[in-house]
Amino acid sequence: MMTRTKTVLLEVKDFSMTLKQSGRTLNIIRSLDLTVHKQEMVAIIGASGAGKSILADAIIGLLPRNAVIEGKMEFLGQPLTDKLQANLRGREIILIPQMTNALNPLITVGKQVGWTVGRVNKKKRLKEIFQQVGLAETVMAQYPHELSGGMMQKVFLAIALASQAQLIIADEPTKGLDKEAVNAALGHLRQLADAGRGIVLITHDIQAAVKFADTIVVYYGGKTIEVTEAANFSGNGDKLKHPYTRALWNALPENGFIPDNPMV
Ligand SMILES: Nc1ncnc2c1ncn2[C@@H]1O[C@H](COP(=O)(O)OP(=O)(O)OP(=O)(O)O)[C@@H](O)[C@H]1O
Ligand code: NI
Repeated sequence: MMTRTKTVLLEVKDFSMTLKQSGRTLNIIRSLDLTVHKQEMVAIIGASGAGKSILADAIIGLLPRNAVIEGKMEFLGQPLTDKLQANLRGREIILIPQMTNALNPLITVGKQVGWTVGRVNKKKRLKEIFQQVGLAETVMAQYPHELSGGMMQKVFLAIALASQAQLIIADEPTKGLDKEAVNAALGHLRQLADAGRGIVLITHDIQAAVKFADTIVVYYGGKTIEVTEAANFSGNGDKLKHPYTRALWNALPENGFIPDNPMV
């Protein structure tokens, strides 16, 4: 269980974002909160379009240019200004992005992962990391377009493992992976958390979130609707406060959900 005395790495409070588009203002995110301590894995769940990826982009400072943001966003107690974000991005804060076209297409995978590995024992470390994430050594010499989506996700996991980042944000890092690979990938992130990092796991896989995370944050329509300990996702969900969270939990087939007969 999380003790509340641990250092707060990231604090987002009442974050909102609007987009100015051809004279109109679109409210995309209304009020999102996210607190991550050292040694903590926080899973963000919530329907498609809830604002999960936008928040991830906002934390590393890569929002569209027409975005207007408000609210508190701090890293180790310091406001995340553009300048601070530019300094931290790729160093202290790493994003495993949802869209996997974020690698340089002209540079081999090994070289790109290598940038995050320190200079000491570089070759050996690279080999270890590729082995850890389940990528063949030959992949090092390949270019991003030669990789499948699942392999690409493993490359990003490798970058996270290679980095010294204090905060790792993984946006659906296990989508499309088989169960074994999901457990392996999240097991690695869990180990990083246990070693003192902060991990944000954005996922649609509620069971994996409950299994690996300490804390679960639920977003809906650009708002935070619940922040709760992962352990509260149990039984019939009566420890969960919000009806939407309970519905998400009880909708899992394992929890007795029987879909309507689509033939009727
Ligand atoms: N460039 C953009 N212009 C207009 N609307 C956008 C833009 N980018 C995102 N949105 C809107 O912002 C909202 C949040 O999107 P976001 O990608 O953060 O959702 P998400 O929770 O990550 O969903 P998913 O689970 O499908 O990845 C959505 O309603 C989306 O349509
Ligand atoms: Ni997303």
